[in-house]
This record gives sequence, structure tokens and C-alpha cells, in this order.
Amino acid sequence: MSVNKSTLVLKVGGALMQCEMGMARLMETAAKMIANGQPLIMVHGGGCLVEEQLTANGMVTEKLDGLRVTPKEQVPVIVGALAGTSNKILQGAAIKAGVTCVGMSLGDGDMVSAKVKDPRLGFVGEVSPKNATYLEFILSQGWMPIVSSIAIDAAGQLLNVNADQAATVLAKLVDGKLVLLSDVSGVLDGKGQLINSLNRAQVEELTHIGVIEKGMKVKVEAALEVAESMGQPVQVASWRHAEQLIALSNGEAVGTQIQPD
Ligand SMILES: Nc1ncnc2c1ncn2[C@@H]1O[C@H](COP(=O)(O)OP(=O)(O)O)[C@@H](O)[C@H]1O
Ligand SMILES: CC(=O)N[C@@H](CCC(=O)OP(=O)(O)O)C(=O)O
Repeated sequence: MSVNKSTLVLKVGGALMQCEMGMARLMETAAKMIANGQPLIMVHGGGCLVEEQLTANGMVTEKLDGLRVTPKEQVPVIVGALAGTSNKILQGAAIKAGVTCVGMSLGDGDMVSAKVKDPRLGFVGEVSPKNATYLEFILSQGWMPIVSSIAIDAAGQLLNVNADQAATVLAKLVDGKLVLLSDVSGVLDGKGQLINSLNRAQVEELTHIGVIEKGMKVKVEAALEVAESMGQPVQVASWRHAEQLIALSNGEAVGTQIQPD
């Protein structure tokens, strides 16, 4: 089931929540887009806040291939940082910019099915699209869903999902256009220069030689999955650069285009 072909799914990385100016600019852009009739879903991360909170609670954390290993005892802290603090900070910024928003998590409204991804990662979730009714209703009101990447499986267990993967699933659910906004201007080459366009073969080569790694590896893989399954490019761009947000709101290509072929 799809909401609207033109729904934009905008994923923002956690560093945004530590930048008042960045949040204000992004939400002003969102407000303009929504006023122009552009349905918009915001999906957010919060990796840095998770780390801060785990450290404050005397816990150590590690990542495996860009995904956070999530032991059971860390779940409450991680859920608090993502579904609580990060989600509400963004809601605050949206409200300040005049955007009517609904703060929620992947676990709401039967949107996704969730299961444990890999026992080695602990309580990390893998999600697939399920039911768009709830999102459709919110979008039909001209409201903006702000979605954290906390999912809940059929047994009621809370699961930590990488936010790029969460955005991927919601883009598929609403047949939307996916834009992944991070703190870098896009995928950078070995010399730190922006790469305008990448296909799977080029991604594999750059990953193989270690130019694309960590969080960017997860992001680019999520982008490739959507680009290939939906037959349209996915943009990886920056929330830091105001000009990229303006171009984005004008429907222009920004950052790196991850291509379906
Ligand atoms: N080739 C690359 N180009 C750009 N960033 C890269 C690359 N390889 C690794 N990175 C790292 O990936 C980070 C973006 O991924 P991540 O931290 O998960 O972002 P976010 O939290 O915004 O989703 C960059 O800040 C950078 O440190
Ligand atoms: C399983 C997993 O890795 N979950 C991520 C969820 C948040 C996230 O993805 O945040 P960014 O978008 O800021 O990186 C984490 O715990 O950091």
C-alpha cells in the first residue's frame, strides 16, 4: 500500500540534534516543503546521543560493521536516547518552525514487522514494511511524522534498528523518494572530494579499498537497496550545507546520487 508517489522520506543523522542552527534550517526547509504540498516523513538517528547516554551510565559500546551491538541491559538507555530525547528534541525544533508533527517510533501503527537481525548483535532489529495506514492518515492531515528507529517484535521485545535501514523501510512502505542527510556533503573519495554518482560496482570497489567504511558503508548499502528495488536514485547529502537544503526543497539532485544500475 502506498501513500503518495511523491512522499519524501528524509533521514537525518544524530549529529544534527547537537546543532541548533542545523536543526532550525532543516525544519524551516521542511515547513516550506509541507506548505507547498510536499508530504514529508522525517526519520532520525541519534548515534552520538546513544553513546553519550551509555557512557554516562558507565556502559561500554561497540559497533560491528557499522551496527551497534545492543546487549539487553543497554536497551532501556538506547531506547531512551532515540525514542525519547532525540525524537523530542527534533519535535521541539519542528514545532518552533511551525511544523505540525507527530513523534513516533517504528513500533507504532503496525508500520513494520521486526525481528532480531543477528544474535551476535544482540537486540538489533531487522524490519520490513507492513502497513501504511497510520502514516497515510498523518500525511493526509498535512502533518509531518518524525520517526525514531526503535522497533518492537511480535513478542513485544524492543529492538534497536540502524536509522538508515529504518528510513529504507519507510521509503518502501510509502513508495517514497529517499534522501539520507548526514554531516558530510555526500560520499567522499580517497582525497575527500564529493562523488556525484555511484552505482553498485563502484560502491563495491570503494568499500573494498576502504574508502567507504563504517556508518557510510551502512548508509550506502541502504541507499543501494532502495535505489535497486524502486528503480530510482537515492540521494546522500548534508544537513550542514544550507545550499543543499535549498536545492533539495527545489527538487534538485544534491550530494551523491546512488544509482539503481
Ligand atoms: N567515503 C566516505 N565518505 C563520507 N563519509 C564517510 C566515508 N567513509 C566513512 N565515512 C564516515 O561516515 C560518516 C557518516 O555516517 P554516520 O556517522 O552513520 O552518519 P549519520 O549519523 O549522519 O547517519 C561520516 O561522518 C564519515 O565519518
Ligand atoms: C543498530 C544500530 O546501529 N542502531 C543505531 C541507531 C541510531 C542511528 O542509526 O543513528 P545515526 O543515524 O546517528 O548513526 C545506534 O544505536 O547508533
